[in-house]
Formats: sequence, C-alpha cells, structure tokens
Amino acid sequence: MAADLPEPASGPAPGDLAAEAGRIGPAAAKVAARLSDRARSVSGDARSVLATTAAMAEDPALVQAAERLVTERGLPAPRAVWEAAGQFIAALRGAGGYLAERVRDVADVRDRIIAELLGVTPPGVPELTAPSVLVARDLAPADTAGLDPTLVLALVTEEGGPTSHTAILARALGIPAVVACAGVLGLDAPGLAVDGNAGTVDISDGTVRAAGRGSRQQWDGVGRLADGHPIKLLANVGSAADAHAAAAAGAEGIGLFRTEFCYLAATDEPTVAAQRAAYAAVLAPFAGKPVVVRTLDAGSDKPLAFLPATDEPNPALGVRGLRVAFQRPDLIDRQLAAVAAAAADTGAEVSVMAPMVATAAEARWFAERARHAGIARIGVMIEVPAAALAATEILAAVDFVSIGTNDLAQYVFAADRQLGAVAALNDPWQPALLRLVAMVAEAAAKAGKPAGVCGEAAADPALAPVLAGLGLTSLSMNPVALPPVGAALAGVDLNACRDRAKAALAATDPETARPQGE
Ligand SMILES: C=C(OP(=O)(O)O)C(=O)O
Ligand SMILES: [Mg+2]
Repeated sequence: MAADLPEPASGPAPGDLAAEAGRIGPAAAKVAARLSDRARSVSGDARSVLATTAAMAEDPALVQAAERLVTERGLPAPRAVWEAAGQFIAALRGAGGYLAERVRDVADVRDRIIAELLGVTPPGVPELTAPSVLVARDLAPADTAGLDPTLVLALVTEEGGPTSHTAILARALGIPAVVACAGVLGLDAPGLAVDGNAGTVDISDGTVRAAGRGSRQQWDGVGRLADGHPIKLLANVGSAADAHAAAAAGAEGIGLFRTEFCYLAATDEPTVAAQRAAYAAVLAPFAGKPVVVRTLDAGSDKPLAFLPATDEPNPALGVRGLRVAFQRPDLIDRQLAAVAAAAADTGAEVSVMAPMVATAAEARWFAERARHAGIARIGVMIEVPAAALAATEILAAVDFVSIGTNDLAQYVFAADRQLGAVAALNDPWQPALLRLVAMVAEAAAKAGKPAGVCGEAAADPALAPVLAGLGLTSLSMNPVALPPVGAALAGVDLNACRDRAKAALAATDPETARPQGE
C-alpha cells in the first residue's frame, strides 16, 4: 500500500487567509469529480459507494468547517481539512457501532482532499500483477470498489467492522474478506489461507488460498417474495449523499432518515430555513416515494453540541430521543415545521417518526404535535421493550411503527450496544429479541397498520425471510445491503418464510436460530 499521509503541520497559514481558505472548495470539488468519474465507469454497489464518497468529498459542512478553521484560527488549508474531518470522525466514533464504521469513509475523503492540496499522490492500493491476498490496516471503500476480483484472491484488514462499506463491498465483489483481524500486519507468513465464511486466516501451511467467494446477488429493485408477497425494501440515510446512494441502489423509499446526522458537528441549533434546505436535499431524490423522517434522536450515543450536555449516570437510560422534546417542545415544533416545508418543496411522500417512545401516551403526544404541523402520516419507533409490550395501544395512536432492533436489543438484554464485551447479547438472531419483534408484528397485523424493521437486523439477508415470515411489511437498511436482501427475499415464498420464523422463534439461542452456514 502507499504510505499513510502524515498528519499535516498546524501552521501558521502561508500568506492571505482568505486565499488559503479559498483553496479548499476547489480541491474538494476536484476529488469529488474524480470519484464521480470512477463511479460512472463501474456498476452496482461499487457505483453507489463511489458516488457516496464523491458526495462526501463535496459535503458543504466539511468544506465550510475547514474554511472557518483557516480564516478564524489561521491554520493552513491541509491542517484545517484534517481538523474539520477530525470533528466528524470524533462524533461518528463516539456514536459507536455501524456509525463508527463510517469513520474510514470520512478519513478517506479527508486524505484525498489533503493530498490534492499538497499536490501528492493519495494513499491507495498498489498495482497488482499476480493473484494475491491483500493485507491492509484498513481499506477505503472507494479503493475496495476498484479491486479486481481476478487478482485479489482475498482481503484481510486489521481494522474495520463487519458492516463497514469495505466489508460489504468485498462481499458484493465476491472477494473473501476477514476484517478486524488484529495483528495480521505483523505476521511474517509465507502464505495465508483466508476463509471469508468462517472469518478465519490460517498461516499454518504456508500456501495462499481463499474460500468463501460468494457470487454477486441480483435484485430487480422490487421488494417481494418468490410468490409476489410484497415487502418494501427501503434505505437508512443520514445525508443527501446517502440519499443519492440509496436512489442509485434502487431503494423503494427511505425507511429511516436519521436527522441528527445532519447536525453531529453543529454548534448552534439550525434555523427552520436551514433545516428545511437540509431535509429537502435528502428528500429530493425520492419525489413521489415514501420517506420516513425521524425527529432528532439526540443524547446518549449521539450527543448534539447545541443541546446542553446533561450530567447523567446512565445516558442510554436518560433524556434522549423524544424525551428531549418533552423538555424542549419548541425544538421539535421547529423541526416538524421544517420537515413539512421540505416535504412540500420536494413532493416526497413524507411521514415522521419519533425515536425512543416508551408509552402510548408519549406516542399520542408526538402524533398530536406532528398533526398540528400538517404532517399526515405519523409513526413511532419501537426500540424500548415497554413499547413492544404496549404495541397495540401505541398503534391505536399512530399510523405505523418501525422496530429499531439496535436499541431494542440493547435494552432488552441490558447490554450496551457500543461495548464489544457484550456484543454477543446484541445479536439480532437472539430468540428473545425475535419474540418481541413477533409481538409487534402481530399487533400491527391486527390493527391493519404497517410495521417495519429499520435496525441492523433488516440488513441480514438470512434474517430477512424470518422477518417477512413474522409479518413485517418493510425492511430499511444501509443501501449496499439492498441487493443481497432483495435477492434473498425473492428466492423464498411466504410459507417458507413462516416456517423459518417459527424455527427461529423456537430456538434456544442465536447459534441454533441462525441457519447453518450463514
Ligand atoms: C434504527 C435504530 O436507531 P439508531 O440506530 O439510530 O439508534 C435502532 O435503534 O435500531
Ligand atoms: Mg435507536
């Protein structure tokens, strides 16, 4: 691999500060244009990942934050980009889980812009001349998208996680990959046998071998089972870049727009006009299609700087999600007004949804405010066990529910979702979690209202038929997961899904719930 870019020196900036700041926008635009060109030359997941990276490079929030660091603190442009990206990286890392896995994407964009400003070659993958196993500390998704599966037998990285863009892309390209393989860079082995299915790297026999080369799955863009039973396949997004990637990946709509992602680095509450513009940029690619906008889910793993920090012993159990709105109804009213205006601007079929609802009374409180803001379709997330147990009463107050399996698992198992030591409990195949999901799906079917899943469970192609069998009507996921999930659903009929659901519910643990070989 090309050497990592060294951390740029911190200054002072040479010459005129305005001119120095003015170099950042054009450098970012050049990086974006280059990535967009590459996106046009490939297809499928690689195309959507490159398009997302291109949009991230041009993200006005990053460019403007870096420009301010030049004009206000006198930093040289490369250092300012480094520090501005660092703020985003810290926020993502603090959020943990799959958000922390987006850190690599931001770091890649940062390095490309800095390399452009310095006039040097950005870090990347060396030209391969013979079939090889690629070993790296981590690999940028944009680099993974360009890998040639005939030359890269397998990929092993020290860092990264199983839901990172890099891992998902490698799977999509059919390249066996093992990520988070601590110590692999320090190995002095003549060969590596990599099994992408088992997640193992064997150095014992000195040969280079790879297993687990899956084939790229085809999905025709319509969410349905083999017998035609519909399951809407939607995308989780947090920015306009994500929304474009979701549209390119063929999402039938957006099932979760995490609005707090727009403001992870904001120091002041955005005005209604600024929120309207930011939301409209996300809704625009989905004119005429369903989009579920979640109101701010701040607090705990996603702190927002413009909300006063609360000194709580257990932030995950504290004032977060909709609970912030109970204390600051003015804040949610301004957000709902901005969402309603953005919906009118774009023609997307917008619903709103509240996070961290615990009781039917809370659902009613939210529905009333959203209705007052002129929003017609209103739902809540089911991510607190009490809400799953009260699903019938909650569904009487709203039009739909969406199950957040990430938090639902965290709370039902009393297992911090950011803590590796208890990760096994936060497994979406846990029968106890699936029984709560079943309870919600049943209540929704009785009420004749839709119920979806928008937590990470929805992105598992083996679990999707189980969720369909439980009676869920939509699955919302990272856009790169859409083709494998769509293909998995298209291969089974509703009866088979119901059988799989029954088996998973009856299992005693995740290992037996999960089909063999998955
Ligand atoms: C989708 C969810 O919300 P978030 O991951 O944003 O907390 C969830 O909790 O499953
Ligand atoms: Mg949640």
